[in-house]
Amino acid sequence: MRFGQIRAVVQPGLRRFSSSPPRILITGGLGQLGRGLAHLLRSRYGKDNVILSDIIRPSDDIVRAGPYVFADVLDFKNLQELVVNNRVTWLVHFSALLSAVGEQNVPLAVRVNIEGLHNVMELSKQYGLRLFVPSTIGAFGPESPRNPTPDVTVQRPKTIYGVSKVHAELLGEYYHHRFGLDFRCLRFPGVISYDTPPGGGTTDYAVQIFHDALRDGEFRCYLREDTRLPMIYIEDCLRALAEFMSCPEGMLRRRTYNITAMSFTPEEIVRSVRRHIPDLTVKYAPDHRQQIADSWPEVFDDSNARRDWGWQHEYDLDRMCDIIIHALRVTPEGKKTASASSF
Ligand SMILES: NC(=O)c1ccc[n+]([C@@H]2O[C@H](COP(=O)([O-])OP(=O)(O)OC[C@H]3O[C@@H](n4cnc5c(N)ncnc54)[C@H](O)[C@@H]3O)[C@@H](O)[C@H]2O)c1
Ligand SMILES: C[C@@H](O)[C@H](N)C(=O)O
Repeated sequence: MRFGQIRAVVQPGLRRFSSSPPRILITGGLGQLGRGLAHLLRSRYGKDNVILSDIIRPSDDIVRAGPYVFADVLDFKNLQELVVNNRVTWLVHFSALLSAVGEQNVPLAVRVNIEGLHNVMELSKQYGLRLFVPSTIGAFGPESPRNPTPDVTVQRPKTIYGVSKVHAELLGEYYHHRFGLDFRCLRFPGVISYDTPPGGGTTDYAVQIFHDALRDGEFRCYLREDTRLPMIYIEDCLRALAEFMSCPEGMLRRRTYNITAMSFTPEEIVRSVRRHIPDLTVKYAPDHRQQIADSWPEVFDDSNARRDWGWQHEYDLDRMCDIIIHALRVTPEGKKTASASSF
């Protein structure tokens, strides 16, 4: 039997009903990306059709905004109950330890990023769910071409985060091939937002700079000034996810795509921020994250996503800086979130 034939095997009675809106569960939903995604998907599919979950106690705002449940991705039975009781049809799996925090606690990163992934993969197969798992520029390593980095090339990452993401890509593609699982994966660059603190990545300096510049007029950067990394504004990132998830199968020529919007260095974002805060002073003090950044792509080749399903970014560096600085200046909430965060 050819592999193509095996793909057709999906358990009868478990297929999605394409005429009704999807019922979506987001794991790890209280991190940097989850709340914004819930907001976007609720505006498209209805408030009650998007269930946010995490292991963190939610704020009143989160509870008011729509359904929120406790879900530990290490607890398979609880995940089964959630999927069955809520008639879930799509799963967006955000739970993870990011690159820098993963290196501080490798056993926990293995559990959350790899065992957790096994659970959602098996769950999605069992119940015929469409599964989205984000990957990252961190799925590449020093042996990969760095400028540009194509979709298919050498992947030998040097962090547990990167290793777990390569594992996720390969396992998802295998489940698609072997069991017909509708697995979809985008490799995101560093995501930049201002109202939700990031979870401990290597690219987070590009979030922190806005808060420090506005609050103190000073910024201490843990990467060298010439460290070029691919980046994306959160609005583009979440829109890409929503578009990719709703894309007809026939448009997809692969299950894992690179996407990006821009590539810049600390020196270049400082220049852009100084258009608004000319007196900003900056000190460069590279730490352990420099080694991680030096092993990652500088420029991401996302031409396949642009060709196959029409991916287009809207925000470049200056436009993104203009929006974030304006928003933080006029929204006390943004400043409150920033000062409460520990990066
Ligand atoms: N933010 C970025 O720049 C970026 C870039 C590329 C890929 N990604 C990927 O996107 C996803 C979301 O990223 P993020 O920035 O929101 O991450 P984050 O670190 O901000 O949030 C991760 C969430 O996972 C939760 N979590 C941890 N252990 C859990 C468990 N056992 N069960 C359930 N939840 C658990 C945490 O409580 C946290 O809210 C991750 O998979 C990440 O790898 C993010
Ligand atoms: C790039 C991405 O995966 C995350 N922001 C990190 O730096 O770990």
